[in-house]
Amino acid sequence: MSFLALFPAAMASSSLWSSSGTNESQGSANASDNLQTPPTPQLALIDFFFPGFSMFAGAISKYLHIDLNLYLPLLLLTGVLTVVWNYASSYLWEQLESYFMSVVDIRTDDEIYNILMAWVANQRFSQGARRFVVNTNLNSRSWRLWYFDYDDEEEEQASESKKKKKVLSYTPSFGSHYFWYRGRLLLFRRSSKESNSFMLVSEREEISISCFGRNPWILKELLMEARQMYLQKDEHKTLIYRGTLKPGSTEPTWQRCMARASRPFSTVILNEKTKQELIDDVTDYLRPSTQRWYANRGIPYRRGYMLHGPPGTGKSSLSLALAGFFKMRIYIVSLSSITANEETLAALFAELPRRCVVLLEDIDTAGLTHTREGGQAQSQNQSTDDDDMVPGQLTTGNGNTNNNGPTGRLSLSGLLNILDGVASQEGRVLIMTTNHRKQLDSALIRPGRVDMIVEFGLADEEMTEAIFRAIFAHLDGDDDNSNTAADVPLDADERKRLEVEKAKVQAAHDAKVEIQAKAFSAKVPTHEFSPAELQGYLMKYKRNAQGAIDNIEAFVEQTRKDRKEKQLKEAEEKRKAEAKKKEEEAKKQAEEAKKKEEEEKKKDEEKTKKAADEKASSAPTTAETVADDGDKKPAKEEPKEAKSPEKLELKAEGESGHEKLDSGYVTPASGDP
Ligand SMILES: Nc1ncnc2c1ncn2[C@@H]1O[C@H](COP(=O)(O)OP(=O)(O)OP(=O)(O)O)[C@@H](O)[C@H]1O
Repeated sequence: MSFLALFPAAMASSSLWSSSGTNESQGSANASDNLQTPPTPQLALIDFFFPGFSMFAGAISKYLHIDLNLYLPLLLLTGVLTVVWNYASSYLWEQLESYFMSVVDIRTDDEIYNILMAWVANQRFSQGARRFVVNTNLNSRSWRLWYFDYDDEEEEQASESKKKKKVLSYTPSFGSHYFWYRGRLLLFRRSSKESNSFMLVSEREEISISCFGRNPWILKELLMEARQMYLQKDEHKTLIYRGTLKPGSTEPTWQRCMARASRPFSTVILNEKTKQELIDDVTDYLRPSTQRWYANRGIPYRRGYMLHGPPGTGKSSLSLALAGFFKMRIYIVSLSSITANEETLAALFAELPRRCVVLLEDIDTAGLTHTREGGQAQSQNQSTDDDDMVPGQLTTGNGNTNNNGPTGRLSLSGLLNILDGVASQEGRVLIMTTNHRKQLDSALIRPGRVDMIVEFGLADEEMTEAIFRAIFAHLDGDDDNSNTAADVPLDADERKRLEVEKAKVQAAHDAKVEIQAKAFSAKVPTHEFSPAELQGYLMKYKRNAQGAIDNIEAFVEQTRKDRKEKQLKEAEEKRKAEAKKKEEEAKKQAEEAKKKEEEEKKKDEEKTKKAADEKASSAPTTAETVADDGDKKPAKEEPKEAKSPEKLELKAEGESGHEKLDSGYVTPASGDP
């Protein structure tokens, strides 16, 4: 009864059906009986399992003359079985999964997500899925991995071949998807977590792959294959990671910022001998036998390089080329960034993989240019200056890591601890870059920390020619192939003739560029411009070599003028800043002097008041005594007089000989000559 009471609507509709249905099917004789029939509990139950069923059955009965009442127990049974199956199946599936299946869960905030999804997108079951997700970028949307890591090269190729359209990737949508892999039936499941609803749907997704059987080897093989495929994709690229803080937190992390086509070593303009020495040194260091050699001798397996020179001379370019040449990932931290403090750096270094290139940029920044030995004194001298520093700015290396604890700034000793402390990762190639090598502490660049120093300079004649050649030489892929006759079938002779002709044109072009390079470098003053500056200028004339030669003198003049103006401006700004500082200091000093004067004045006043109070406290006793001595003046008037310090003083003087006043003047005692 209580169940029926819960469904009054069902009851009402079932009674309605009962009356109308029976009227139609059994004739008027039974009509009155049926109208009296109370609604059956089964009907209410049926309405619970199949909402609206009573209405439907009423209609069937009315128009088709079929009494569904007869099938009520059957329908009821079906409903119950459905509900039971719903609960039982999920329970059974859970049991099956935990006892007879192997499952791998994929974290969306780990790079494995990108690896697996790239693999999944290439599978037939993905392409055949009826409900799927389409993406232009398959990478995880998790804040840890979502770095706008657009595949530049892939996109570039796609843009040429597919008329500037992004490549679309299809992956199965939420739900379970079965597929065959190496003869085994596997299950790919993609679902959405309900919690953390503030996150985007794509951030909340959960992914797993399951196989039947208790041995998960097939899943591991699948993951290995996916990783292999992923690495192949990046084979000719240099993966660049940058040390940064997680969004909205102070936790440091490495962000993959891009995958760049590896830069050939030949494109970095540097003394060939130095380049070769660097390559040989790194090659030797990375040999497995070298690692054993280090281990046998108890020497930490690390290698450090220092690249120094003015800005825009190729230090970062060489580091990237090196990472690309040895197929290693490059992890970049700029010590001038506000996130660079000892804690964040230590955390970042602890996360480094075993074999990688670490690029510490701007090692000359702030405090690290000071010597460790003189740090203590400097830190004291600079304590006032430190107040003006911005958070995260580097401090002087004072050899005391505790000093930078609360402020979170990086000291030299802190950096040294990170570079070769106990927790420091072995096996990495450390590259430090600086614009001011001479200012660096010798401790930072001692052998063991820095094993090779490479100097970069402003462009000399040879470098200027090399930069010119690099810009104007004809390289493979420079041509716009869209309108070539490459697709036109040619016979062997014709092909050969075209190739010879092409080689001739190429040789003539190279010879011309060679002459132009010499003409160009003759007009550029040596050791005055950085390769970056010259490259920037030449880029403006990339299809007009002669124009670059004709206008270089004007560029030189203009640059000199700009530099002079900039220097003057900087000097003026510096002068103004110094004058302002001096003015502020003078103002501060004047304020301090005024404050001091006021304090002294206040002190004097207090002293006078105190003396007066002391005298005032002794005055009433005298008055009382005088009153007692027979003076008929009323005693209550005495305190009035005592309130006047002058009067009190005079009174006191009359009684106790003489006293020294605050002014220092000594009054003679009454009766004295
Ligand atoms: N020696 C060089 N060889 C080839 N290209 C160079 C060289 N020097 C500079 N360039 C070009 O100039 C640009 C800037 O160079 P890069 O970033 O390597 O200089 P940098 O020395 O690291 O500068 P900074 O000290 O400011 O970081 C790059 O585009 C690079 O191609």
